[in-house]
Formats: sequence, C-alpha cells, structure tokens
Amino acid sequence: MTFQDLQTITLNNGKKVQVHTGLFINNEFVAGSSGKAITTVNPTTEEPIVDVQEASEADVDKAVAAAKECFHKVWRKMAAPERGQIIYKLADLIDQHAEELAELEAIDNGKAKQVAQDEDIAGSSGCYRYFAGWADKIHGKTIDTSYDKLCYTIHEPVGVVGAVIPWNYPMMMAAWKFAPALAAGNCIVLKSSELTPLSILKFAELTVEAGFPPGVINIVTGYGHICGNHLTNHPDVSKIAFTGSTATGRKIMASASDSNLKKVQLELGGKSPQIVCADADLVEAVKWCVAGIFNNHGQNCNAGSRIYVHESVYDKFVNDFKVAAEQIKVGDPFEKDTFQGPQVSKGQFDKIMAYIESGKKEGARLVTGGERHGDKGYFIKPTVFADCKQDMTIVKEEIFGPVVAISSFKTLEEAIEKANDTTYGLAGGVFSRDVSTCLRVSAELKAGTVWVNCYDVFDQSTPFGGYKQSGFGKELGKYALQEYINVKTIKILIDP
Ligand SMILES: NC(=O)C1=CN([C@@H]2O[C@H](COP(=O)(O)OP(=O)(O)OC[C@H]3O[C@@H](n4cnc5c(N)ncnc54)[C@H](O)[C@@H]3O)[C@@H](O)[C@H]2O)C=CC1
Ligand code: BAL
Repeated sequence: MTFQDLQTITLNNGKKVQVHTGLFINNEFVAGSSGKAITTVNPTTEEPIVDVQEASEADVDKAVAAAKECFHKVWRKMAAPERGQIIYKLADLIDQHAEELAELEAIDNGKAKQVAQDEDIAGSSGCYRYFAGWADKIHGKTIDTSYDKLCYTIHEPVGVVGAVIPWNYPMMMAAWKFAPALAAGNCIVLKSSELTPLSILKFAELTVEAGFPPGVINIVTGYGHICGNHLTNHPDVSKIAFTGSTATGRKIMASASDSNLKKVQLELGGKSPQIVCADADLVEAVKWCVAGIFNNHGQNCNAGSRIYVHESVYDKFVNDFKVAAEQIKVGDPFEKDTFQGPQVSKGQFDKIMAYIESGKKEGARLVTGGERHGDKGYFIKPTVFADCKQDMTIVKEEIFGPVVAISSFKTLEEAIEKANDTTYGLAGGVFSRDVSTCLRVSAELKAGTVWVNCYDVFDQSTPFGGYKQSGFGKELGKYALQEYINVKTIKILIDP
C-alpha cells in the first residue's frame, strides 16, 4: 500500500480538514516500517475517521536516534534565549490554529469543541509561553565551601526524553511534557495515544513552522505494549514522562529499572475527594463539585469523584446537585453549548457502564443518570449515586467517567479519614466559610493538590502531581523544570 500522508477528513459539522497521518521523525512525516495502520474512530458516530501510520519498534529506534543526534549536535548547543524564542513562536502558532486543533480533538476524542478551544488549546499555548520564559533562566549556583575552592553547580538537560501521553487531554498532556523539556534543552520522542492521534499530528506541523531544528521533536503514534514499551525500555532514552493509568505506570517503572535506570515521572490515576462542610456556600459548592466530576466527561485524573457532605446539608446538596447534573448539555461536540460529548471509546464506555451496574448492585442510591444517552455514540448520562459506602466498588476504584459517589459525614475527622481512605492521592477539595477548617483539611489531605472553595483550577505556574499511587514528580510551574535537568557539581581547587 502506498503511503499518502495528507488525508482529508470530514468533521461532524460537514467542514473538511486536512490531517497528516505519518510518523513525525526529523521534521518529516514518514511511513511506518511495518506497513500497519491504526484506524481512529469518531466516538460521536462510532464511524472510522482515518488511518494513521502505526509505529513499530524499529520506528521508535529511528525517532530516538534522530533525537539523540540532534541533542548532541544542535539543540543543547543553541543559546537558551534562542530556544525560548522558538517555543514562544510555537505558542503563537497554536493560538492561530486553535480552532482547527480543537476541532480535531472534538472529532477524535469527543471533547466539546468550544471547551477544547477555550481550555485545552488555550491551556497548551499558555504552558509553552510560560516555559519559553524559563529557557534562559535555568542555571546553577556557586556554593561557598572553603577558601581554596570554587564550587558551583550547572543544570544540564538530561538528553533524550521519552513521553507517553493518554487520550483524555492530548494537546495539553503533550504540552505539560514538551514545554519544560524543551525549555531545559532536551530533545523528545513522544508516543501519542492510539485513540487520539490527530491533534498532535497537526501540532507536529506547527513545530516545523516555529523553527525547531529536525530531531528536537519526534512524534510516533502506536500501541502501548509495542511502541510505548520499546520507548520506555530504550537504552538511549534518559527520562520517561508518563500520564496514564496506575497499572501502566507500574510497567513503566519496571521498564526503567530493567533497562538503563532512566529517570521516571508518573502522573497516574485518582479517586479524589471533595468535602462539603456544614458552613459551606452551598450554591458555590454544588457548582464546583459538579464541574469537579463532570469536566471532560469525567475523564480526568483529578476528577472529584467522591463527595462527602455534612449530614446537616446532605439532602439539600444531593437535590441541588441532581438538578445541576440534569442541566448538563450532553450531545454532539460540535453543537453550540454542548458541555459533555461522548466517552472516548467503546472500551471506556463499556467499563463505565459496568461500574454503574456495580453501583446499582452494591446498593448505592441512583439519583439521576445511570444509563446511556441516545442510541448512537459512546454517550453516558451524568450519573449521581448517593448514600454510598466506603467499601463499594464505585467509591474505591477510578471510573474515569461521568459518575459520582456522594455520602454524608458527621464530624470533620470522619470526613478526613474517609477522604484519605484510598490508595490514590492526586487531589482533593474542601468547601467551608471557616478559614481554619479549610487550612486544617488542606493540611490533612494526603494529596498533591488541594482546592479550597473551588476545584479543577489550573495555572501554568503551579505544580501538579500525585502522592501515593497517583504517582510522583511535578508537572507545571518551576518545579517541573527539575524533572528535566541533571545537576552537575564542579569543584575547582585554587592554586595557593
Ligand atoms: N491519569 C490519567 O490522566 C489517565 C488515567 N487513565 C486510567 O486508565 C484507564 C485505562 O485507560 P488506558 O487508555 O488503557 O490507559 P493506559 O495507561 O494504558 O494508556 C495511557 C498511555 O499509555 C500507553 N501505554 C499502555 N501500555 C503501555 C506500556 N506497557 N508501556 C508504555 N506505554 C503504554 C498507551 O498507549 C497510552 O498512550 C482509564 O479508565 C483511567 O482509569 C487513562 C488515561 C489517562
Ligand atoms: N486534569 C489534567 C490531567 C489529567 O487528567 O491527566
């Protein structure tokens, strides 16, 4: 079969868009060596969109070799301000192509197009811009030790970074890895998700226009167990940045250990609690808790999927939450005002529906939802379970869909204990008008981020990452740069 890179696809609204379908290596879109392709599916229609090239292990080797050569010969030698300018240009190009990138995420992932444009794409360009500013501000320091010595540290890029991203925020999860890695002077091979390759392929085109030298950015579409596994085992990859499931995170740590002990950073699953106290502003609490679970159709690592409400306001909260959940507009991602599109795939749809059945069977009270929406596409009605118990499957396991488990508490100690009763520790939230309550809960929650009187609020400058089995390492903010540098100590003996 001859490889034709540029293909025309028709969006849900009839508009035609051209997409690249090759692997992106050394600034070129190329055919995969195996001749195999991956068919990406529109979750709204359940119809195929287009075939993209599938990367084999040999293709990963080519991408890593390109990154390695560029790192040694070009990128690490480029002046930091110049590197920063290229990243700034990329941010501008993303903004200029925001609508098309959002449309590709909407058709491929099922995200509401306007939400994708306003949050995912704007958040991505913001992330590149933030780290572009850091490119020429990464430096070591001198350390005074003794009269006869000069000691100082330098911050060096680690070399070739391997990034493995999931399907829930394709552009944004790529940005959280590319931006700090590039600013710190690394070259990258990124494996995009086999479920959502399209926006990243458009992004690849923009990186050439921005002026990245060949080999700095390489993008391979492929399956996790083949191409992802090969990348994470690769001896020439110095660091892996991963976002995805805890199960795959474990495999990646094992790969790093079995190969070259590469640095690893893992942003994994969650089962994050939101605590609503008796003195909370209930209107605000309902608003934020609804967004906390239903943003991105519940396909969110930090989804606030367990809500604990003080018994004195429990019935009102559950009732108001039900009303708000039923007002969510579920539908075609391209329709105006759609907030929730389909789940990303049949696999995720089936998994979520099985969790909903387990909630019903294990005795949780179904308040609303609990079934598919419509008869075509992977749509699920926003689903609210109340009167949940700690040992129920829907309270313990990550569902990664529009399903929330609500229960009540009597004392703050009980709420904190239940909130921390999980193997995960990505995020948490507390709603109260009392500053001491807020500070106490913030201190007690074993989680990487705690939102107070809000939820799911991100800034480029604030670090994000998990405790416990939600992973380790930070993305975003100055802390993220540390993940992509090696600190070298230089000690010079001064001739007396
Ligand atoms: N923390 C988060 O943001 C995410 C969490 N998840 C959780 O994981 C569940 C399953 O979703 P999946 O898409 O199967 O997640 P996954 O963790 O298997 O996939 C994420 C990425 O890892 C890659 N991958 C899979 N196996 C690999 C391996 N052995 N070596 C290297 N890379 C590998 C995949 O191809 C994809 O690019 C979801 O229901 C959800 O609970 C999924 C996606 C994102
Ligand atoms: N909420 C942003 C990160 C993630 O879901 O993977």
